Amino acid sequence: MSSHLAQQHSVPAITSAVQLLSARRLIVKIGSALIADAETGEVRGPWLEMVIEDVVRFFARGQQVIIVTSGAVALGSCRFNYSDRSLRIQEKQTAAAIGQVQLMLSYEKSLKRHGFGLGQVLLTRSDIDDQHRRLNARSTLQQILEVGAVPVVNENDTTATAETCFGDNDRLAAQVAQMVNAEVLILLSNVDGLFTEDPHDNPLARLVTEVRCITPAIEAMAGHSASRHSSGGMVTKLMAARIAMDAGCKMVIANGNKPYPLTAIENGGPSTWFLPRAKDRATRD
Ligand SMILES: Nc1ncnc2c1ncn2[C@@H]1O[C@H](COP(=O)(O)OP(=O)(O)O)[C@@H](O)[C@H]1O
Ligand SMILES: N[C@@H](CCC(=O)OP(=O)(O)O)C(=O)O
Repeated sequence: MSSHLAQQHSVPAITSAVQLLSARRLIVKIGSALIADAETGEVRGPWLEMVIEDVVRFFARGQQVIIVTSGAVALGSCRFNYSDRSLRIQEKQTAAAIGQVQLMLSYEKSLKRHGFGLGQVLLTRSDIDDQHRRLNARSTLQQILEVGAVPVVNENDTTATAETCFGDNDRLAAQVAQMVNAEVLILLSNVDGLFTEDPHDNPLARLVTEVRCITPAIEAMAGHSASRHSSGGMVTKLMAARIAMDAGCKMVIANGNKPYPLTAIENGGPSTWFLPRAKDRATRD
């Protein structure tokens, strides 16, 4: 393992810019806390507009982006007077069924402003695990890109049961990255990256800027999520990193709560890069 602990130092701009610019295909994962306003239960429209402008910039220079978005449960649950207790599976399914519509309408409206269509793709665990369904999902994602639309993926929460669900979009995004041989997976979250401890618990925690091997010491840093509708925390982000790195895909965690968060990464803003060894690139067909 070589992890460079830096006291809030940013990754050198050249590193991030090189990694992003050289990627033919990227996956951008957006967490619930970024897309859904916890107070109003509405989509954070102005923020989404900036992310979409970033995404459009990638397409303009010949790159491809697939978005994996959370937020369906967070948006839908605000239509019920659920107390602060966690939602039961049936409530999550109902909330997701309602929230997904609002989520897609917001993406569609923003993409349309830039001349792009939206292709909604809802995946279940078996779409990844079953070879035939996996190839079918990959073909659909590629077809959507070829007709000039942007694939926007989420888990099919409405039909997912406790036994069949993915549970979090960090790992789903990593599986999609492996499926379509993406070179870079970007996890936009509400923190700058992996810290030595949860920075919400310890403000002195230090940002880890680069990880080349996920060791027990790295795993010990990761805790769970404090956000009500988020399901990943840092634990699932490290699981996602393993999936991505095993496929030879680079992964970066950065804070989405910035104007133009993808541009911020490219300009060397704070982030954690997970960099696989060159020989690890093995695609799963
Ligand atoms: N070592 C760590 N470094 C950074 N964040 C951590 C760590 N351990 C736990 N966390 C928590 O993980 C959260 C990010 O995950 P999550 O809440 O699921 O967001 P997202 O919606 O982006 O998936 C952070 O807000 C933080 O509270
Ligand atoms: N499919 C779920 C994803 C939940 C999830 O992974 O949330 P997060 O940890 O905020 O990315 C939804 O749309 O709410």
